[in-house]
Amino acid sequence: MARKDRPKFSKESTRKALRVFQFIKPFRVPFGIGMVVLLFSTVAMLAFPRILGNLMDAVKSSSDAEVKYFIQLLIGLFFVIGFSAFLRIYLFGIVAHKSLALLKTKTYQHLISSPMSFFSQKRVGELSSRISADVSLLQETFTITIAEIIRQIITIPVGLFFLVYISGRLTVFIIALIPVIALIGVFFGKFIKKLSVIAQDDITESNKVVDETLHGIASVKAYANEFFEILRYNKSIDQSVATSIKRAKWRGMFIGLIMFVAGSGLMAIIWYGLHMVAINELDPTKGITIGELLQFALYAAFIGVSFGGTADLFSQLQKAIGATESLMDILEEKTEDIALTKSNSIKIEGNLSFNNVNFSYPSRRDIEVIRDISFSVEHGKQIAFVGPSGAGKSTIAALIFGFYKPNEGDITIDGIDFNEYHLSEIRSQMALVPQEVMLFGGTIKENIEYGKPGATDEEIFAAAKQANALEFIESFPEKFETIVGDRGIQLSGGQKQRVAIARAILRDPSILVLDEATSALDSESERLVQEALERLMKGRTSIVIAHRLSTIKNADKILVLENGKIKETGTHDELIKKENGIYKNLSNIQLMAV
Ligand SMILES: Nc1ncnc2c1ncn2[C@@H]1O[C@H](COP(=O)(O)OP(=O)(O)OP(=O)(O)O)[C@@H](O)[C@H]1O
Repeated sequence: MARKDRPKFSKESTRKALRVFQFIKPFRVPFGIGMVVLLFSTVAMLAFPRILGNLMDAVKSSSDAEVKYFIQLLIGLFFVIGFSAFLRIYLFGIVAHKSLALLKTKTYQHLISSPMSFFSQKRVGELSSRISADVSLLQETFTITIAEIIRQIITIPVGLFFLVYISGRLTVFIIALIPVIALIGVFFGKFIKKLSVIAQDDITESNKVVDETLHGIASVKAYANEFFEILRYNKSIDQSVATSIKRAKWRGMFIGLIMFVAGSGLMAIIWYGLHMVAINELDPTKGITIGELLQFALYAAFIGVSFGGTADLFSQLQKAIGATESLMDILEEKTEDIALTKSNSIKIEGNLSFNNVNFSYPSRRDIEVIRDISFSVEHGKQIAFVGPSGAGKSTIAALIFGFYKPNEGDITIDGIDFNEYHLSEIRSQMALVPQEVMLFGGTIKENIEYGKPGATDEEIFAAAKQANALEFIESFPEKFETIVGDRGIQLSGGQKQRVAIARAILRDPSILVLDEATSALDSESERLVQEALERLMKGRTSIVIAHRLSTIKNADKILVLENGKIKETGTHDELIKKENGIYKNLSNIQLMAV
């Protein structure tokens, strides 16, 4: 979310952020036990000044038995404190890691099930940083911040109670300090809070640069834009450093000032307290003992430290609320209806028709890219779309897959409205051979298997063979197990296409969409790909988005698109005869180019 759009930390945003607790719910038992342990250790900690003070008085009255008793009690107390610290850290660790893992998986599941319209409006870098940076911020909150806040919520009132109990008069000193400290807190807190939000956004911004440029590294290098990107990254890092330093300065001033005010307050208390101790020594019914003064000073210090940490903790909490809110925003987006299992309960024939379809992309509602398009293609037939760049050919492919919904008109498959089908079910009977084949970093086998997860080795072998891919796969020493992509072998354009064709063959779809590659292959490669494609198209409804007219001469129907409208329809032979026709012109241009 851009900085300017970020809402203030309103009740609404906090309420939204609190929804993160739904992820803790499954781990409420260890969370509950952790809380009880936390309460217990806080109370144990609060008992420490009391016992220490009593020890001091026992030393003063030279009572050896009492001294021994209090020392043993203190050792026992620290055992309890130590053990509960272990238990609390361990239990909160379990809760934090497990609940955040759940949050991560849920967010990822949500992201990947989001419709294409969602992705066309978001940057990939920003989305992946949501899952990494925002979630790790929450980790700290769950493991440390929440526990600390609870500890302070107990320490402050219980400590105050002891203060009043020991000496009401000395407590007045402390109470006088509270408004001073609170004022400092409010003043500094506001700046620190604001800077924390900006710092978080800056981190997201610089992560985005890394993500985007590493994803598109080839473009960066091809344009020799390394320095441009380095500058862009440096700029975003500089900005983030500047904000963080500014934040550190304000935090430092705040903490320093509080320490000074609280420390001098404590000194004033001790000075006045010693005066009361002197009175007590003259008349034991008046004033306080030295042990009680020690107790008082320690409780006052406890409360002071708690107050001192409050601003920090709350700014931490604010950051966490910001991060949670962004995550919850993602979880609130509508997802597509994705089924876990691809059931082939229905088998479609593949009769496809568009009826008066109008469409504009959600991000650019005012521009209609598909205008009143109607066509139909019967089972097993081949239809081809041609037209200038930007005419809307790929958009038609996107509509066939249901990536977007038409604004008007309808799309039917076997005479049934597209929306009547379950999205995953209908997509499971379609296949796409895209323009730019994207292979996943894995083996060739895994890449082919992507068309039908769980396919047998025989099926994969047969698909590769039909796709004319067997020969080059077998030429690699590791054959089907050859790693491709990032950390493996890089396949040529024609080889990649054949892997994609094998993937589609394995899927055995009823409807096939071929987005023809724009870059021409050498003639041998071209022949192998074309042959594999013809095999793939046989017996299926095929929609070819053609860039080279030579490949669609045999199509049953060719639709010529221009500006989102169908301008000409017919077979190659019919269209080529049309004087001044768009197809004829395109054909002449391509012939001239050859
Ligand atoms: N995700 C998107 N959001 C907004 N507009 C888009 C999006 N994708 C494409 N467009 C626009 O829709 C129009 C049609 O684009 P489309 O990709 O369908 O054309 P095409 O005929 O396939 O072009 P090419 O032959 O160059 O691939 C173009 O004006 C394009 O700018």
